[in-house]
Amino acid sequence: MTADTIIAGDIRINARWLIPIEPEAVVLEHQAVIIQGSRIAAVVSQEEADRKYRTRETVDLPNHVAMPGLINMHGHAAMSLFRGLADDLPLMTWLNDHIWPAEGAFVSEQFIADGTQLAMAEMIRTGTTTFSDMYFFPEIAAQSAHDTGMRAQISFPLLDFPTVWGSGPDEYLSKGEALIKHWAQDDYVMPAIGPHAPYTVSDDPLRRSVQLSKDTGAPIQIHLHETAFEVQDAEEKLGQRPVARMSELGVLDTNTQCVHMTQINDSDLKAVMDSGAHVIHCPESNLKLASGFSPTQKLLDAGVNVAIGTDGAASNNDLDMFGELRTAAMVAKVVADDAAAVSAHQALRMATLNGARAMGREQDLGSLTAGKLADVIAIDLSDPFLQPVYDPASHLVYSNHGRAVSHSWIHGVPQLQEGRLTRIDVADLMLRVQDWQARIRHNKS
Ligand SMILES: CSC[C@H]1O[C@@H](n2cnc3c(O)ncnc32)[C@H](O)[C@@H]1O
Ligand SMILES: [Zn+2]
Repeated sequence: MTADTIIAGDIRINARWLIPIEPEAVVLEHQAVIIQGSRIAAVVSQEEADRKYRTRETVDLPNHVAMPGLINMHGHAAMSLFRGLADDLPLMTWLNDHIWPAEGAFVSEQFIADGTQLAMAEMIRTGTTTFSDMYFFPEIAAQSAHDTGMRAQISFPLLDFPTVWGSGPDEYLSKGEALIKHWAQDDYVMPAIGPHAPYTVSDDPLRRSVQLSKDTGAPIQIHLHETAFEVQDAEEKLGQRPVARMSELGVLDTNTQCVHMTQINDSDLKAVMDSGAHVIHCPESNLKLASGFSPTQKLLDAGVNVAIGTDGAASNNDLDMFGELRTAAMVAKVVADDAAAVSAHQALRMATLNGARAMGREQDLGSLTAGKLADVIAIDLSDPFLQPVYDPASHLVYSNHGRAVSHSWIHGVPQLQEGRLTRIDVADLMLRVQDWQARIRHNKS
């Protein structure tokens, strides 16, 4: 018998349980994840790791589950500074009477820098390693994500009317093109195109978005069929449902992420299915704004890729993806009238691999697989609220709330160690957040 060759690595994570997500929905025991640089070199039994690998550092996680970092596929990160500002309202009243006026008054480059950092602190603390953002001053959000070392899809906003970020479609598109060019090769930032919604973007800028997506490969993310009002209003004014209009304009495509989709008739389902577009399900925002329910299991059964997002903290009102998963799994059962709809393993897959697939990054992200980027989290199951343990996957979805996340590595770099953020100065951030709170509360910019 020949001795095993010893392979060098940077970090070895020894986990009591491990959920790789692929190739199958399993919980493995006593596994080791070997990280070399920014990538996963191997996922092997601890015995095999002892024989084959020598690493600079070993992290022992004896009561923990290791899994791929969560991918929050939709949000408006800096809106964390508007958390709790306007509650208990339906979407259009919330936007027209509260949020859009507040954005006009307060959103600036510094607001985006501070609000995005607040959002990243919450997301990393609760297990998210990649987030998708659609908000103003995307160049500032991109720089914040890059500087912190958090992975982010950053969509530039596109609307028919002027906002704090520009005068209209021409300016948004030219700034957006520059954003795509600047960040195209970055390790952390994935630029994208964010036409806000069918009711705020007319046909011409939508066509130009499609062309830009085809020219650059950047995905499109759009709010679509969020409420019954959106669909009825479009039918009355344009004689067409928004999904049919998006289909005609070429917006529905394999590189497009449709956010919300609470209103789906048979022809909508067929259009989404045939196009290969992805659906981003944000159940808590849909519940809070009373927008409706997306039929998750029906979409999955039809072969549609469904990923999960929190939406912004002003309509959720947190960015905890584990909480979102619990809601997604629970709501799916009622909507399908089937307790077997969206199992714990399916929910975990939606929040990881399906998110990676929606961004076209399945080769690199979304599972603990040798060769993929080392975005890894660990959840400590030793707290009373997670005991006893029969099935760790069940606990992650049905009992956990993000507060048990103890460790996170993004791109092989530690971001959370024993529950403490390593790359964000929380005390300093809190001072800036308190300053914003005072300014917003007293309504002065
Ligand atoms: C163009 S930047 C994003 C824009 O979207 C607003 N927004 C936040 N949440 C929602 C939602 O659920 N539906 C539609 N629009 C939303 C946000 O306030 C920005 O103005
Ligand atoms: Zn949104």
